[in-house]
Amino acid sequence: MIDRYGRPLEDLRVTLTHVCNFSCFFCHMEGEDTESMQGLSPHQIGLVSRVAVEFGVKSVKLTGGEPTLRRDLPEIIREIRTSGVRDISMTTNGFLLANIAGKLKDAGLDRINISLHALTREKFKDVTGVDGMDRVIAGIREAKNQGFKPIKLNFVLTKRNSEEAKRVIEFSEEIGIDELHLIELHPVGLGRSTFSFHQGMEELEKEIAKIAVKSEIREKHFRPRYTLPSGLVVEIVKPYANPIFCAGCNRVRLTVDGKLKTCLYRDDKVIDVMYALSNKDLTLEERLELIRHGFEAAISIREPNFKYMMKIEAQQA
Ligand SMILES: Nc1nc2c(ncn2[C@@H]2O[C@H](COP(=O)(O)OP(=O)(O)OP(=O)(O)O)[C@@H](O)[C@H]2O)c(=O)[nH]1
Ligand SMILES: C[S@@+](CC[C@H](N)C(=O)[O-])C[C@H]1O[C@@H](n2cnc3c(N)ncnc32)[C@H](O)[C@@H]1O
Ligand code: SF4
Ligand code: SF4
Repeated sequence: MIDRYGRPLEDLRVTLTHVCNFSCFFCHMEGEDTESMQGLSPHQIGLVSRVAVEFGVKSVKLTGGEPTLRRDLPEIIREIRTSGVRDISMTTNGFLLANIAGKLKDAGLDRINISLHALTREKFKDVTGVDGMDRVIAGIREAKNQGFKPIKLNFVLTKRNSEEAKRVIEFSEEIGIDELHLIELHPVGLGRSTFSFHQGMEELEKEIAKIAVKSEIREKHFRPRYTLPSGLVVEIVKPYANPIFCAGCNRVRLTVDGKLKTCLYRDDKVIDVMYALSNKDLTLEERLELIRHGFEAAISIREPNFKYMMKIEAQQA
């Protein structure tokens, strides 16, 4: 379904928990500011996915907090699978991945994005608060062994880790990662108070563009993508104050406390469907119908956060 700005709804981003085993200095926590930590049950997430599919959603992204901390993660994936979504992916810090990648594959997870913000041990700890680089690398390797494809790495560029970017690119090439997201710091959550570490991406993007053998624009967020001679695809994720990025936004978020949140940056553009998910007196059909109303309302209030403002002068007679 298309919103007032001509943008289709195709993707549901689900926050599974606010709990995390890392403490990255910039964490945006998906723009959610709530006391709730644990998130919805597999059944509740499955119900929302089922309705989302009716509205045109084709893909679901699992995020958090740290999604791998949910012991019922395989069950969540199976519930989403039965809703008819075509592409189920997860973004993770990778710390627990080596132990569970196989179970997630069996449950029906299609692909994984793993955050890797440094490749020197001290710098990794400085960014994430945890001395966990080796375990994350083991998680990346196990995801590859299990046959997840594509595997993407996420690198948030900041003044504190900018010298790590080249190492992460080289590592990605060496071990045969499919795609690397180079991400600009967003001023959301902790990123608001640590935005002084924001580092422009322009120079790095120019260097990458110079050596790329192919460049293209992805439909999602109109993100630029460059294929390096090694075959690694580097995607530039620059959402801040970028109307083009928002013009290509195709997603709605499901928060830990059962709200349809229409934008990472906005707490006012939110529709609460918790009543439909939690009231025990409702029949299944009543629940689904209420969630449908929730999606209709969410689509009607969706808007790009960053927009071009046009000033139209009245014509002089
Ligand atoms: N502002 C903004 N940032 C986003 C949005 N979606 C993802 N991001 C940011 O993009 C970075 C990468 O996000 P991922 O969770 O890897 O997912 P993705 O890039 O959306 O998805 P795929 O490439 O399809 O796997 C993170 O820093 C996200 O916060 C969005 O809709 N708006
Ligand atoms: C909020 S995390 C949740 C998933 C998981 N815990 C992880 O870190 O991969 C989702 C993605 O957003 C990125 N991220 C977090 N805070 C950010 C910020 N302020 N600006 C840009 N990206 C950010 C993370 O690096 C990660 O790739
Ligand atoms: S970015 Fe991810 S790993 Fe880092 S603190 Fe936030 S939720 Fe945890
Ligand atoms: S409207 Fe823009 S800022 Fe908001 S979620 Fe979509 S891309 Fe992100």
